[in-house]
Amino acid sequence: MADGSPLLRVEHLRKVYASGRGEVEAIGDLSFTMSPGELVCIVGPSGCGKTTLLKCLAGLLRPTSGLVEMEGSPVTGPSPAMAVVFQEYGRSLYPWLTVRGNVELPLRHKKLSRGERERMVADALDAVGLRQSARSHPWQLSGGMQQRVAIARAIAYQPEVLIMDEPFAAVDAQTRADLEDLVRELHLTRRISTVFVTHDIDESVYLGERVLVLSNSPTRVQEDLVIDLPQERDQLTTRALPRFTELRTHVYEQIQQAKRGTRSDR
Ligand SMILES: Nc1ncnc2c1ncn2[C@@H]1O[C@H](COP(=O)(O)OP(=O)(O)OP(=O)(O)O)[C@@H](O)[C@H]1O
Repeated sequence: MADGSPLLRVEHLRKVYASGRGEVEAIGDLSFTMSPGELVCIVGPSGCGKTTLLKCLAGLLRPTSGLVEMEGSPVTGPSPAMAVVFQEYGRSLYPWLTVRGNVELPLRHKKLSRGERERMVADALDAVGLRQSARSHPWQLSGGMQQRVAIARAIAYQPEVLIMDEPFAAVDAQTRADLEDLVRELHLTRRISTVFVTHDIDESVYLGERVLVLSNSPTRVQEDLVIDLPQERDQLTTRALPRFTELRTHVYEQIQQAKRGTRSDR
């Protein structure tokens, strides 16, 4: 994708759920593009349709209308080009497999020699700092370590896009800060294209190169904000920058407006 064309294109996406109580229009008319190597955070009011959007991106849910395109091809079903990390690490790891077994599992669907598979698993475990825990089972690890296993599994697979759905919502604040730094480090060292959904405004500004603020349901992109903070980020110095405060205040105001169903331009 060296020609500047987007990696991911979402155009006029609309999703209406049909339920017993009638129709729920979760996504109204949503468009954005993402370039290779970007880290895009998505925030919005509770229940605005973030998970619905991620499921449409990953091909897990069929849109009512509109288009999701990966490298120029429509996404019509679960895409092998994408890996998803969910909030519930406990439910996404197999307790009867070791850490190594969990990370290796999706690679079994790729045509790789055993040696290549082992190298990729070891590399991914190194990247998340878990080489020493390869033989443990997930239930022997802390919540933060289990989420690292889920991240290792996703990056070992070498997806075109890594999708993360509120991945750190269930861990304590210190672990969360460590995991945020892990995502930044993986982004800088491996240029993994990442879509990261979060409820946490500060997290979206700290992690993202762009923040998409979604409107209330039926959702659309209320604002596509460039995060012009230095690429090298640090929990203390970055969060203490006046620009960080300006950006998080701006996103906060946008979300308040989204909740009220109004918007103002910057
Ligand atoms: N399977 C479904 N059937 C009917 N309505 C649904 C279904 N899934 C989601 N919805 C509705 O669609 C809207 C968007 O839900 P979604 O879970 O995508 O929002 P969200 O932003 O991820 O929520 P949260 O902030 O709680 O994580 C909500 O009104 C929700 O009730």
